[in-house]
Amino acid sequence: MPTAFSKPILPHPLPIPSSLNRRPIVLAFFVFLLLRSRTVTLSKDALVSLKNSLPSVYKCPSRKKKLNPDELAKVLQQVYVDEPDGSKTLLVPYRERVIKVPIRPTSKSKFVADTPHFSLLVGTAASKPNIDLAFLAQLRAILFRIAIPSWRSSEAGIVALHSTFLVLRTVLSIMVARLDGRIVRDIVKADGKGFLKGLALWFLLAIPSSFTNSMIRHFQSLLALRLRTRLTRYLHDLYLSSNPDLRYYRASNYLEGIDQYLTADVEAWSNALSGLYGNILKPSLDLVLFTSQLSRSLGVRGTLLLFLNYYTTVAILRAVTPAFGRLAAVEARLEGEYRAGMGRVGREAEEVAFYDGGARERDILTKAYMKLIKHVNSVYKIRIAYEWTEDYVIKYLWSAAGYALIAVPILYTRTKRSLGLQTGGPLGDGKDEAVAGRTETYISNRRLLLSLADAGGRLMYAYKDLLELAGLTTRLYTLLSTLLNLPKGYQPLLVERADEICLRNIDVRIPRISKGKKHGHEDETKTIDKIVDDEDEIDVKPVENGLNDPPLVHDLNLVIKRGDHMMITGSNGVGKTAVARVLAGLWDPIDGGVSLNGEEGGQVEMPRDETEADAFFARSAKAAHTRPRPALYVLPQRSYMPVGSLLEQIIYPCSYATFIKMTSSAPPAPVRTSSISFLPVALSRAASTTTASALLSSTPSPSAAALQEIHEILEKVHLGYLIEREGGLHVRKEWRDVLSGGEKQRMGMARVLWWRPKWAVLDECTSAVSSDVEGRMYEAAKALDITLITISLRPSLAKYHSQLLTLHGPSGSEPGKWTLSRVGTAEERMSVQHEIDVLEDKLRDVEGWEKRVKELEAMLSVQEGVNKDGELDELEAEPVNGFEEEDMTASRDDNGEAEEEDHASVSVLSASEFRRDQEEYADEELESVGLSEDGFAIDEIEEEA
Ligand SMILES: Nc1ncnc2c1ncn2[C@@H]1O[C@H](COP(=O)(O)OP(=O)(O)OP(=O)(O)O)[C@@H](O)[C@H]1O
Repeated sequence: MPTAFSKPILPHPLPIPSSLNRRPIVLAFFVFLLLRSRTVTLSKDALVSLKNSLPSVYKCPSRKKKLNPDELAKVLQQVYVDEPDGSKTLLVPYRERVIKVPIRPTSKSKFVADTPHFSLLVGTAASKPNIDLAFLAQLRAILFRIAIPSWRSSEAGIVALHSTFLVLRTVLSIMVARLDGRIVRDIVKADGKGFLKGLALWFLLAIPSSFTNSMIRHFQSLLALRLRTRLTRYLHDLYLSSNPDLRYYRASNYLEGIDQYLTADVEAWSNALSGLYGNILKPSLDLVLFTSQLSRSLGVRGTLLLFLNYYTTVAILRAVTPAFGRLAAVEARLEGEYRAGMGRVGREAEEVAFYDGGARERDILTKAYMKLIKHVNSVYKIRIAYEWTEDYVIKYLWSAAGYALIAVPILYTRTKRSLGLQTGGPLGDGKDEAVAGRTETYISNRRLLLSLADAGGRLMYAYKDLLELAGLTTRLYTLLSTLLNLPKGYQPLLVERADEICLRNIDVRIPRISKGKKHGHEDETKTIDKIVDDEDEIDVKPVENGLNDPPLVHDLNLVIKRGDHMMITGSNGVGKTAVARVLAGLWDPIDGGVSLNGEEGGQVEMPRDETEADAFFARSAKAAHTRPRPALYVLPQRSYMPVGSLLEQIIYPCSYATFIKMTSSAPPAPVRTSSISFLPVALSRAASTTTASALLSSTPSPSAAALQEIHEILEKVHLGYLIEREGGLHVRKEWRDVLSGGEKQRMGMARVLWWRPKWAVLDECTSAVSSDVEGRMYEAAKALDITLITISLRPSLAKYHSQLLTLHGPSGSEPGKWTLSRVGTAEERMSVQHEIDVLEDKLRDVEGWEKRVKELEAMLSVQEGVNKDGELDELEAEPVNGFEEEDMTASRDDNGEAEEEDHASVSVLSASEFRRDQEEYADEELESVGLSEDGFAIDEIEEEA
């Protein structure tokens, strides 16, 4: 009795070994049992536990309780939850529920260990991605250092499951091919029973086959998602690094359109890789298994022909394949440029609207889009020829080869004889059997050959995908190697004396990239044809300061003691902000050192991340204030409003969770989590869950005193009205658009007052604030013992400072000079201020006096109308200075005789005499208001005399 997948019953069936025959059945049986046991025998509890244990992508959040918007907002106020094991969990809103995502930041030592594996790309490796050793090295570094760091990781588990299903599908394909042959054989033999059996098996086989297909697709998508998540988290930790690395600040000097690298490229790479894995593994496996199956029936010659067929195909396709890798890299860059342009318009919408620059922006964006489209179009055109050749070769050449290969054993070889095709042989049952057997062999082989052609086709497609992956891999590798190899940041140095900032022999220079080209700076006019031949080298070179340029500030030596407020002034572009950049460690303090000394003789800096914040706050818990005081806080010239609530605008960069930690009296209750033990560590780690109500009850609130302080600070900066107007401190809005320019600057001052740093650099950050409010804010800051370092062009701010640093800027090849002077004692500064106030008051009246002078001059111009003979000409009748003719006439009438005399005297005065009279009159008027004729205060002139 023939079984479904056993050898055909013919005298000379396809010679397939029995071991290969039984293995698929065992495998299929195992899968079936596995599925059956999963669905039937798992108890309800086990299912719930399994559901809880699955990674969040599998998980449907608890259906027990949905949170209302208020509860959700309350839970989400704390972005992180501290776990008992010391890690953190990110809370992510999802359909009125909260999903917890465990976060383990990448350690700095990991970055250090990874750096040697990501050396900077130079030469053709950077400019012409290809499938070569360089590509393999890049792929290995990304995969095994970051994306799949260990075989115990969840990604490795997914790859294993994915591979299992891929193998299973190949095995199932062979079984289907066999069964196909057997069904047709039974039809040819008119064996109804066998046919029905075969059909039943066909349906049975369809179950694992279709299930396998959907699982392959599922694991492919899941793998892409996991790879993307791994890379994104790694890149977030690397890119958004705190002082002194500040990679997000410095990387833009080396890579253009870095947001495209960090977002779209990572996604494209993950999708390409996970898709390619399936597209290469499965067809390769198919190729090996199908070839081995076929070779048994094709003989040596047939097998050789099969390999010749492979070789010819690969040779033809290699010859016609364009540089897909490079094309993909260029496309990604152009996409990035277009996307960045769109983002810029969205960000600067108001500024563009004020200028009515829509048309100009449209031109810029259209140009970027057309560049992209032109490129994509060219790629499509290139593909026509390639795909035509590919289709011709894969579909038709392979099919023809398939026919030929099947015919070889049947028509010409000894197999022909062995198949019982001797001419003149007996007819009847034996012949039927032989025909049926040949049909079965043919159908099975044909199906295998078709599958082989399909596998070959997919491998060829995969070659193209592989080239594209090479392009994306090069981009991703470039990003990683650039970030990992950025030159070191600049630390504040030296600790000598407590409580002072020392700048010693500093040259402030503009950092420049001195050699090489930025990545992404490719010739805009480069056409697709040139891409292949292009020998341009795009490499990253370390930053070097523009040592040939004269420094903005040369040999700067300063000591800023606590309480010794300093104002930095000088005209635009002389390097005032540059000094702040050196102080904050953003720019290199060439030659000298900056020391920022804390009270205990150690450096005191802002906490960089949550972990450091904890240590920072723990250190300061013993101090008098519960909240620590950072050493330096810089308020930049352009106001920055982060995403978050009104409260988070004030406490930036502190998070709400940290704010609560500092201000709540009781520690938050531990949050209950659950995990299951039978999954790999990586999977169960991702599986901790918390019910919504547990989260809600564990969400602590800030203390009343802390909130009171926030209210008081807002009052001090005259923003108290915002709380009521906007609906509370926890309202989240796009504050960048909601607040006016002056309000944003006041918010900046509120941050300074809340943080109470020891030194605060205020860079033109009150330029839009009225001077009375500005004064009160300065006094409030000083009352909190904050030493101010103000960068400003407004002399009126000098009174709040005791030192004045004036920068003169470089001139020609001369380096920038500086002068330091003391502003004087507080009384002196106040008396100077008094004088300034008096003069400012007087200057306010200047407008009125100028108006009066103009009136008088107009009156004079009337007298210019007296003719040479001393008589008034027609002009006299014109209304003068707003007086109507009737008024003048009336006044003459009222004055009677005297008026007559005046009139007569006017008529006899010469023009010059009249002018002199009028000037004397004007002088008297000016004198009466205390000004000389030049507009200067008379007292001052007399004093000078
Ligand atoms: N990243 C940079 N790359 C090149 N040049 C820069 C960079 N940053 C600043 N500069 C240049 O350095 C000089 C000093 O800049 P800085 O911002 O310190 O001026 P400033 O004195 O604060 O001027 P303002 O009063 O206008 O704010 C300017 O000429 C500026 O163009």
